[in-house]
Amino acid sequence: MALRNPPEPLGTAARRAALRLLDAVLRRGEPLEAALAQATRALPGGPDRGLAHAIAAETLRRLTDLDALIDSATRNRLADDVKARSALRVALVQVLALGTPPHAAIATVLPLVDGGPKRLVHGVFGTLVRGGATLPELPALPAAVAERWQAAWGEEAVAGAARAIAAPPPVDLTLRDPAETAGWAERLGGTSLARGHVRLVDPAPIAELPGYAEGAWWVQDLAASLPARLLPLPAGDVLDLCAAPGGKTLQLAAAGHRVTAIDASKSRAARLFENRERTRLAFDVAVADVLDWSPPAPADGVLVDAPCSATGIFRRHPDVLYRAHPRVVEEMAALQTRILDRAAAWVKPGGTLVYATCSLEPAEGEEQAARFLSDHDDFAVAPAREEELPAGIAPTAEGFVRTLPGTLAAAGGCDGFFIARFRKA
Ligand SMILES: C[S@@+](CC[C@H](N)C(=O)[O-])C[C@H]1O[C@@H](n2cnc3c(N)ncnc32)[C@H](O)[C@@H]1O
Repeated sequence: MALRNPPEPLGTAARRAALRLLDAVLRRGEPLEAALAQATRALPGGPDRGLAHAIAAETLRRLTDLDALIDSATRNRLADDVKARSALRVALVQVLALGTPPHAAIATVLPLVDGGPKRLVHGVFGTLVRGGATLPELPALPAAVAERWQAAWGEEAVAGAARAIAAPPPVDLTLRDPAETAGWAERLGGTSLARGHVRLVDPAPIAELPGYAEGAWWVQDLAASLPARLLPLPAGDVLDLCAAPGGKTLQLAAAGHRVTAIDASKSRAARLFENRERTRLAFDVAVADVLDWSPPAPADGVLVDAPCSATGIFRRHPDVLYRAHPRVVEEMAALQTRILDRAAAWVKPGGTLVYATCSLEPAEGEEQAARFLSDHDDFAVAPAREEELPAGIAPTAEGFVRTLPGTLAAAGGCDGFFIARFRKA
């Protein structure tokens, strides 16, 4: 009779998927959300997938501190990409941050290093847990990111980022009808930081909240709602060049603009169509690469919510902290230059161009805006005005909008964004 291996402890498959997710992010530079379907495809159901995602996301939030603990308990430093280190990260984060009992955490992780350094993993885990290891209250950022942000924004922003990683972010909604702000805030049990905005803390599942089915609002961070607010009224023709999934398109359409939304990604554009159907707002959609596409005529307003390193959304997507290498930032900034230079020609004389990124890298913000102005002398900054922004967010000396970790911290913070508004002569 053939000998069979004993069955794996229940829950091992979810930990294996978590390990795959970490590998996708840390070794292959893939976004965590994009890697999810492939890494969890062997899992039977939603709860297991949710667990794998939660373990991987929490590991990324705590990676620097977990690695410091592992290094403190190993004589020879484990290389960053060896399986033993990944397995230890996954076992430790469960005990130290997710409340999993130690025996369950290690029993479900050891099979992942089968045929490898099981004893080492078991030994290091045991030493740390028995020794009462804890994670610091405020997570440490990856050294390269901390250094970059310290140089660009100073110590307070780095400390603000650590505080932001430690607490789950609130959920922000943008309302289809800003005149109903007070009513929706009351109905949903939220607070409002700006007209057309409601903030919820730890809400029920989104699709179950009142107003979702009829498209009375959509989820969008407060900072992400600012670029569309800067396109001036009265309503005009607006091109939203990098539009999907459509948070800003919906805002522009709700404000009465005649919007054409363009996005190169078919799968992301599908979300534009879904959102259009749910909200019953009217706008045109073109699935096209704006580097090839051209509009039939110039527009009163053009919004470039450009593809970027996305480091400003690290609270909900901690993987960006490990994927936004300087090379990626450079490539994204170069793409933004190409998109902006094409967009400039599509603005009517007297029209408005808004450039925005959810990035905390000056190359994808202040430096790009300065470059644009020096290459396009028919454009000037149309400074953002204080009354166009929520209380607590002031325009910069140049008239731009820059939100940082620490902005609106007392109210739950917001994503990191850069926004510039230009007017064509
Ligand atoms: C920051 S996201 C846009 C978010 C969107 N504006 C919103 O508010 O929901 C950037 C978008 O640019 C799109 N994109 C990237 N390169 C593009 C290109 N060359 N042409 C058109 N769209 C592009 C991506 O598919 C992505 O959906």
